[in-house]
Amino acid sequence: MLVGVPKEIKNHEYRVGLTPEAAREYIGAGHSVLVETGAGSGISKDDEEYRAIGAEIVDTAQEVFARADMIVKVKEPQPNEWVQLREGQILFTYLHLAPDPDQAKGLMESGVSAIAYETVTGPGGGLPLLAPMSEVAGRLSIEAGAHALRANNGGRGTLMGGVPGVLPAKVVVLGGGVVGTQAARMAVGLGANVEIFDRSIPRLRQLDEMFQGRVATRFSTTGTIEQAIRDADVVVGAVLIPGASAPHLVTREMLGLMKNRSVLVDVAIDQGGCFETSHATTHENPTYEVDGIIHYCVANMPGAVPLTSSYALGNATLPFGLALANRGIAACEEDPYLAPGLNVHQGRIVNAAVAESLGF
Ligand SMILES: NC(=O)C1=CN([C@@H]2O[C@H](COP(=O)(O)OP(=O)(O)OC[C@H]3O[C@@H](n4cnc5c(N)ncnc54)[C@H](O)[C@@H]3O)[C@@H](O)[C@H]2O)C=CC1
Ligand SMILES: CC(=O)C(=O)O
Ligand SMILES: [Mg+2]
Repeated sequence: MLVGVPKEIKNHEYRVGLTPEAAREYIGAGHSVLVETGAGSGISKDDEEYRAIGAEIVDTAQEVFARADMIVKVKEPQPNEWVQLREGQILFTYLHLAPDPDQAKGLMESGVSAIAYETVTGPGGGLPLLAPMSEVAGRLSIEAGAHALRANNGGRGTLMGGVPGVLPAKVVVLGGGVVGTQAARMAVGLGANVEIFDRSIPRLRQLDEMFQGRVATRFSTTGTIEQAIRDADVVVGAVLIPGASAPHLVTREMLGLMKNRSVLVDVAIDQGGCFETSHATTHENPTYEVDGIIHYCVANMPGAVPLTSSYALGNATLPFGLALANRGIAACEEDPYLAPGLNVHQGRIVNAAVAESLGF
């Protein structure tokens, strides 16, 4: 199969769909790899490194889209990319279709078979192609929150860990999955006072065990969230209902309970966000303010650390990508974990949760 890698074009997105090392694995398995010139520049991998492992470099994304049997990307295709996709072609990337009907329609009209990283499952029931980027985003969320808390950035002026004699910041993490756990780890590491919320009692038990009393666990209801956000300095949104839009756990009215110039970091923004007042922002302009509360809602947080992220993502996607390259779309029929990854096929949304969320 001819596997194509266009350069990412989302705002400040520096990751690449295939690192030279990953491309080499495809070539080793008998496939050919076509790379747009400069696709690896965000991770300091030049065209020569791709050529050295046997990839072909082409000048334009158009040529990659026109010739490749399968496109491997990182972020969802942008409008000028949808129109270049076609029937019989496979697209393997993050899609996050539930909150994005325009993209869903664009992909349906193109006829492409699109597999979304974020809905591929694993034997343990987790989301193995989302997990590595959730680990990155969870860890970054605390850096983002700490940065936004500084007065020169518009925040309250609280130091995460406090100092002897002065209380540390209070961090509330909504959702105790991959993002939430990594956020809690970083916040604990900086010395913050941390509370983590989930609806799953087994998960809260695991978290309680994991943090050995250093993090308080709480069952997530509107009432408990209202209590917790009153004295929070940073609230991290890290919930996920796979394939669906995120529930709005903090409404605009609830912002009135919060301390002036405290910070919301909505990592769940790629699924529409779990704060009512969230809208997606970019690395260029990551924050905005509503009712005195700073919002950070960057939808591609891992793009800011592309070296770590491209390798972490590539490690996880490689076996599934190779299966698709080897067997084509039939790989989805053969692998029960890859099957839910198929979101769009023959002009239809074929993942039930995604279709339901879109109202299709
Ligand atoms: N903005 C960005 O750059 C990135 C965003 N993400 C997003 O972060 C979100 C979280 O991802 P993961 O941690 O991997 O998901 P996960 O599935 O590991 O964890 C989600 C957790 O939310 C919990 N949950 C569901 N409803 C809840 C509620 N009402 N209250 C409290 N907890 C609730 C679930 O029980 C689960 O433990 C996803 O939307 C994902 O797409 C992930 C990576 C990068
Ligand atoms: C998960 C996701 O949307 C990202 O890594 O950008
Ligand atoms: Mg929303």
